[in-house]
Amino acid sequence: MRVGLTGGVASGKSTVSAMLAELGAIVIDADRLAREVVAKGTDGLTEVVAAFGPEVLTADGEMDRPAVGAIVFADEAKRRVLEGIIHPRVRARSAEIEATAGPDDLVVHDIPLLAETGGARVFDAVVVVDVPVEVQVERMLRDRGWTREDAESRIAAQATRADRLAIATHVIENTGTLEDLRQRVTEVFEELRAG
Ligand SMILES: CC(C)(COP(=O)(O)OP(=O)(O)OC[C@H]1O[C@@H](n2cnc3c(N)ncnc32)[C@H](O)[C@@H]1O)[C@@H](O)C(=O)NCCC(=O)NCCS
Ligand SMILES: Nc1ncnc2c1ncn2[C@@H]1O[C@H](COP(=O)(O)OP(=O)(O)OP(=O)(O)O)[C@@H](O)[C@H]1O
Repeated sequence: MRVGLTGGVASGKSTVSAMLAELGAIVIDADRLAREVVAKGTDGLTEVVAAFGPEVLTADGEMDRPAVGAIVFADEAKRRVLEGIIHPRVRARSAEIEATAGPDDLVVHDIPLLAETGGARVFDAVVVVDVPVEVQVERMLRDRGWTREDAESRIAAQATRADRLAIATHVIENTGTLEDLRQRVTEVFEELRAG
């Protein structure tokens, strides 16, 4: 069983992924892979520097993520360039990791941009973590120290709530407590397990 998991920025995808992993799912996290493929010393990072210049490196030679974020969430063409470097590498790594899963494993791909990239068709089920935009903004301000402008520029770079709901086979509403969330995630896990 291959499951796609998505949701807007700060909707709670990582929290849901961690709960699914505790229940026994194998989770492949696209955000994590997107970091690995531009880690120090990778050809991915070499390409990023070729495209954006050495000013996107920190003194330690890592990608300066806040600096790159400030560039790409203000400029769609530049965001496409960065995605063109990172997404093919993330897809290749995901496939490698998935190949190590057993036939009975429930494999969950946590993909923030699943609705944007049209990739939902390849999954047996698509779980969408859904919250109103105002809750996304509140969580970004509260937990990440971003400004309202930072938060809104990320939301503007993403599909709408309705676009995501349109690809969902299962919806996890995440406006309650973490305990409410755990209960709903367990329910959805059982449904996915039952096929
Ligand atoms: C711009 C970058 C450097 C900012 O890094 P930062 O550490 O601040 O954010 P992080 O990577 O943890 O992403 C947090 C969230 O931002 C949103 N986000 C990230 N990239 C994008 C994008 N290209 N379009 C829309 N939203 C995005 C997602 O909701 C993601 O979960 C980074 O997000 C990046 O490399 N993005 C391009 C790769 C990408 O598309 N990743 C997302 C899925 S693979
Ligand atoms: N039900 C909830 N109640 C309160 N806080 C929550 C709840 N669910 C998630 N959070 C918090 O909201 C923040 C965003 O959640 P999380 O990191 O799981 O989102 P995400 O969708 O993975 O974000 P991103 O798109 O940036 O990767 C975190 O600080 C998390 O602890």
